[in-house]
Amino acid sequence: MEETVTRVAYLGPEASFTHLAADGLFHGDWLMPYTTIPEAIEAVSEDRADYAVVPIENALEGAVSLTVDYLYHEVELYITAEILQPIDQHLMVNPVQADRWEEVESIHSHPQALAQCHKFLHYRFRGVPLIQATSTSGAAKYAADHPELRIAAIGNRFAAEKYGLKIVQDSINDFHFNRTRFVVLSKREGEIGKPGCGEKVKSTLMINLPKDNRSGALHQILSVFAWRRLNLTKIESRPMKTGLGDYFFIVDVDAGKEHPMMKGAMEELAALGCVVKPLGTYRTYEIKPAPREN
Ligand SMILES: O=C(O)C(=O)C[C@]1(C(=O)O)C=C[C@@H](O)C=C1
Repeated sequence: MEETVTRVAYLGPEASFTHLAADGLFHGDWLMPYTTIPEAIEAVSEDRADYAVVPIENALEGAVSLTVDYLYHEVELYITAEILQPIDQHLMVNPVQADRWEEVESIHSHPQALAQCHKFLHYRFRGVPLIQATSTSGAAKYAADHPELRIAAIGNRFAAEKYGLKIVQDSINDFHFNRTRFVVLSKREGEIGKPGCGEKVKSTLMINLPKDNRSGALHQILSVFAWRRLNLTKIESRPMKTGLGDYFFIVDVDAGKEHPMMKGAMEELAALGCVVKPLGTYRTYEIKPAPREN
C-alpha cells in the first residue's frame, strides 16, 4: 500500500523557531519553508500543504497579530494542535566580522525577536539601526550571504550552525522565561493524535459581541463560562477593522467541544447575540528546553 506523505508548511527558511517547532511534531514528514506567515497559511487553504505551523503568541511580547488576524479575516482553518517551544535568542555574526562584532552597523531579525531583546539592544547597541527580517533564520541567512556587511543577526543556535555564523553573545532575550506558542492549522477540524501530545484538550473561539453595544456585554459573555466552571486560559481582543472601538475576542477554554458544558455555553452565546467562530479543539505538544551549557 502506498504511504501518504504529510506536507507541512512553516515560516522558514530552515532553522527558524517555527521550523524547530514543526520538526518537533512532524519529524520525518515533508516540511516546506515559506517566507511569510500568510504564505504558509495560504499553502493550506490552497491545498498545497496539509498543515501549516505558525507562531501565535510569545510569553514576552504577546500575540502574533498577523496570525490572529489572518485566522479571523482571511481563511477558514482550524487549530489541530499547539506546540510550546522554548525560545533562546543569540547574537551572531559572519565569522569574517567576528573580531569587530561590537562595531556592527545594523542588527537584523524578526520583529518579535528584536522586541524580546529590547533591553540588551538598548544598553549595548543604542543608536544601531534594527532591521526587520521575515524570520530569525532569514536574518541569519542574510548575514551569511553578505560577509562584506558589518551586520549581526539575532536567532537560535541551529541557525548559527546551519548558516555558519559565530555566536558572539548568547541568551540575550530580556527575560529568561521565553516561550512561543505555535498552532498547527488545517482545513479539517479535529485534533491531531500525534505521539507526545498531552492529555488535556482545549478549544479556541473567536467571539463577536452582540451588535447592540449594550453595557455589560463582555461581563455576560464571561459569565457564560464562569457559572459552568469552564476555565479560560486566555482572553484577548483584536480590532475588527470596521471602525474605532470595534473589537472581536479570542478566548481559549480549558475544555474540548465535546465537554458536557460546552454545548450549553455555545447555545447561550448565540442567544446573547454573539457570533462565534470556533477554531477547534486540540492538544498541546511541548518541546523541552535544551539543557543549558556550562
Ligand atoms: O523568526 C522565527 O524564527 C520565527 O519562527 C518567528 C517567531 C515569531 O513570530 O514569534 C517565532 C518565535 C520567536 O518568538 C521569534 C520569532
